[in-house]
Amino acid sequence: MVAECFGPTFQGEGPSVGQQSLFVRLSRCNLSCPGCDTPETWDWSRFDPREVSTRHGVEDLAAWVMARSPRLVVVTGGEPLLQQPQLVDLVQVLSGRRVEVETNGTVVPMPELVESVSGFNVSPKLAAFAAPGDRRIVPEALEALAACGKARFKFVVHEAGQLDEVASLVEEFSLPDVWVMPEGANSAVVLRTMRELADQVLGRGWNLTPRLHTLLWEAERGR
Ligand SMILES: Nc1nc2[nH]cc(C(=O)O)c2c(=O)[nH]1
Ligand code: SF4
Ligand SMILES: [Mg+2]
Repeated sequence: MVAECFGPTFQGEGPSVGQQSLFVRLSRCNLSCPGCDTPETWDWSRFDPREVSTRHGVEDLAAWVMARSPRLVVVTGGEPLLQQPQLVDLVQVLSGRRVEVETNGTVVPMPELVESVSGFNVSPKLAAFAAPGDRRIVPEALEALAACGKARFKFVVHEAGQLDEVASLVEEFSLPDVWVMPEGANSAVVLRTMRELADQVLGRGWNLTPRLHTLLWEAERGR
């Protein structure tokens, strides 16, 4: 189930920020964050899945990618690891491209997926972001991702007071390669939050990423 394919655009978040990319956004999620910026991928109480998602075979998606030039393909969602067997097929068919998978870190990746992706951008949800009752921290999934050697951990933070919660998770699960990203649906909030966070993120030895697509295009879809 695919919500949308778009690009070329720039990877807007994380270690590959600024790189020309194609995006494949898969439907469905196992969490239900109130502040989710892509509720059309999973919230069937507000969106009709027959209108907002399409069944595309791996061959279709691969043909869409192969007809375009960017070397980086970002698979996001929703939670793309809910469709792991198909995702493994897709990544294997795209073996000439680099494929990054954005995930909420609650699903243990299959060994075939670990083998074939370039990297996982793992965004565990902080308490204030997830819905109460959502199983936002799944230790065996975070441990598997932290140990796989291909994961970087990207935390969406809305104010500096949340950095201690990030530090606790980093310590508890020995998370390597930590990135902090400002929460914000518009460029003014993204910039203000990044400025508020910058010195503390530096002090803690972590990395900072903007939401480049939000700075450039605000909340426009398909960018
Ligand atoms: N340009 C751009 N970069 C992104 N990186 C992660 C995205 C996502 O929605 O997961 C995203 C997105 O939606 N657009
Ligand atoms: S995990 Fe991501 S896609 Fe799923 S509800 Fe939360 S923000 Fe939305
Ligand atoms: Mg997004």
